Amino acid sequence: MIAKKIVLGWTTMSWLIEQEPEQKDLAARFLQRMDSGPIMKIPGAHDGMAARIAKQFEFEAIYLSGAAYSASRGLPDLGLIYSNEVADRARELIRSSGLPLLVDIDTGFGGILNAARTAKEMLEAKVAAVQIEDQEMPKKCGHLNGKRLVSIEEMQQKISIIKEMCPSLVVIARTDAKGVEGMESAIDRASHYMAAGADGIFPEALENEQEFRRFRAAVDCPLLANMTEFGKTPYFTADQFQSWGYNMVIYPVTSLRVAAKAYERVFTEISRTGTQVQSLDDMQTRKELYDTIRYDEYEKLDGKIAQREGGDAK
Ligand SMILES: C[C@](O)(C(=O)O)[C@H](CC(=O)O)C(=O)O
Repeated sequence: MIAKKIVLGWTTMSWLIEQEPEQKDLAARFLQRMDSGPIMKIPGAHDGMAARIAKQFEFEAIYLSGAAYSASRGLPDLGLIYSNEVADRARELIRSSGLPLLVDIDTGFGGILNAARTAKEMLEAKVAAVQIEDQEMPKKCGHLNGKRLVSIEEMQQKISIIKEMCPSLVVIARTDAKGVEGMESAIDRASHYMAAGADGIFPEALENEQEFRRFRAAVDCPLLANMTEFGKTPYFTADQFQSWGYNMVIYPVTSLRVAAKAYERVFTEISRTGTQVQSLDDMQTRKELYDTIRYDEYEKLDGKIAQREGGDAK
């Protein structure tokens, strides 16, 4: 009897302390925010800790970047990862934050059926929204040269199969056409992707204000801007994107880049001096770390279990 109570208690608690929303609720929140209100600032979170900190700072949604995910595994962003691996990381981010998550699913990791499989895995991981791009495999970072595109028809089929199989999954269709075929083609592709059921459009690698405004004037649906670092897009603020009519802005690789630079700094210090003391001010303290992951509450939970096992069922 006691054992049963404990099991029921666990099922109502997500990862392990907080109540985790359902996929449909997370997707509805994302959709509602991308359709209305001020621009949604969506930071990339490459791991569970980054996701928890994004939540502390009250971001309404987070982004799982293909580039950051790949780099976190020591790999380049060249389509070397698989859908199930990305779904596992996505699940970790949702469990640790309970936030709506937009996942970069690259090309859908292959052809049309692969895109369908990917979408199903994302749905099962409780992902709110996916971003799928119209590049050919092997894909490249959108801010590099030498990209190749799939046909409009193939991309439309990918979008429509995702919407058919996973209607509650929000789909942001990314077009890489601006850098390959030019602005008019990017606009044309966007209208075909919307016709296939995309909920929003991500025009990749626009290079100036005029291009952002031109795209907005021609495309009537929620739009996402990509404020990645060291790319083709100059540094604009969220307010600027908002004033040009954009609904969302992602900062896809920022968390990984700052973390990697911080490792570089402290590893240099340790290798040169044999101590990390000069870097202590740049670190989360033990308390800050434990507060972020709610360590105390896990201990309390553990205490309760120990008590119950000892015979106290309260
Ligand atoms: C958005 C992006 O696809 C990503 O993987 O995060 C990349 C970001 C980057 O490489 O800076 C992109 O192609 O823009």
